[in-house]
Amino acid sequence: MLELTRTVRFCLDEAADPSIWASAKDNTYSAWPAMRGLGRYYEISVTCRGEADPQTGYFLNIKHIDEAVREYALPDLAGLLTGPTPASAIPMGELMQRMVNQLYEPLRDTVAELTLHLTPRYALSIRSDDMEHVIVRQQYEFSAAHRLHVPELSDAENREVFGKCNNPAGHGHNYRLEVAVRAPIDPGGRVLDVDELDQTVARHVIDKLDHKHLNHDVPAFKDLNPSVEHISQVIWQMLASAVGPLGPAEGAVVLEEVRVWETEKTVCTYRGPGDGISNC
Ligand SMILES: Nc1nc2c(c(=O)[nH]1)N=C([C@H](O)[C@H](O)COP(=O)(O)OP(=O)(O)OP(=O)(O)O)CN2
Ligand SMILES: [Zn+2]
Repeated sequence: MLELTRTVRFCLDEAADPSIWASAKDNTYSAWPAMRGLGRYYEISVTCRGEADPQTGYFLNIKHIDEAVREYALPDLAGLLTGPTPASAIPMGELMQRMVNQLYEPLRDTVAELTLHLTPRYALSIRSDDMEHVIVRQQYEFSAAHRLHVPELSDAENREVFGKCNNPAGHGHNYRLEVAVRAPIDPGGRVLDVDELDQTVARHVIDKLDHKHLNHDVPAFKDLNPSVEHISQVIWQMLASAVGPLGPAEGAVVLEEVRVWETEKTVCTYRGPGDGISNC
């Protein structure tokens, strides 16, 4: 069993003409339908699960996924833009459920997950085996200094292991953080507002780490080397119970994943102590 994920790029505006969508020319960053005026740009990623054909090596032709998204999911989205409901009041959980259902048959019941990228750093995902929840994924930034150093090792050993990152004066990074929480879809079809998550992350993480020297200013790193692995785990600890009060009832919103980019080339993913998976 394998998973294939395809991202479809498109722009929508009030004058969107569904008849041109099916004749999609390309899937470049100019998207199709292409941007006109102040049209809105979105991306949908569809993850399908199945087996590859032994001869072609294909599980699904990616063009088939493009066509299915453009033909069956876009009309609904475009209709919402021209409908009576203000954009801010659209029940996003219900919309996510509908999109999975719209794609299920055209993609031969293979849809495992669908992600709607609302901005380059904010996305909603839904899994076909858990249609009562949406994963809210949002990114944040903080700048911090740190020194990689372990007191139990000699100075020479520290220099050997950590190299220039052991510089006594420290050095800095512009860290990028992605937080993913699993939130229930309420009876009205809505999900957690992302600004609620923003406020929690700001209070429990960003305010504590931004423009700080991690080794000196952050108690969690008093006896813990501030590697990106440890930073991800510390942020998990800061957030795991803090997201509990979000949403309709205590504990309804659950932390799914913390990802920390130390640089564009290095990212650590932590999914909690019980998961057994952390990818750095
Ligand atoms: N497993 C880890 N290895 C390293 C970590 C870490 O947190 N976990 N951190 C560092 C440094 O703090 C720094 O982030 C990396 O600096 P550098 O070695 O310069 O790596 P860059 O990717 O920024 O640049 P290149 O010189 O192109 O490699 C080191 N290791
Ligand atoms: Zn560093």
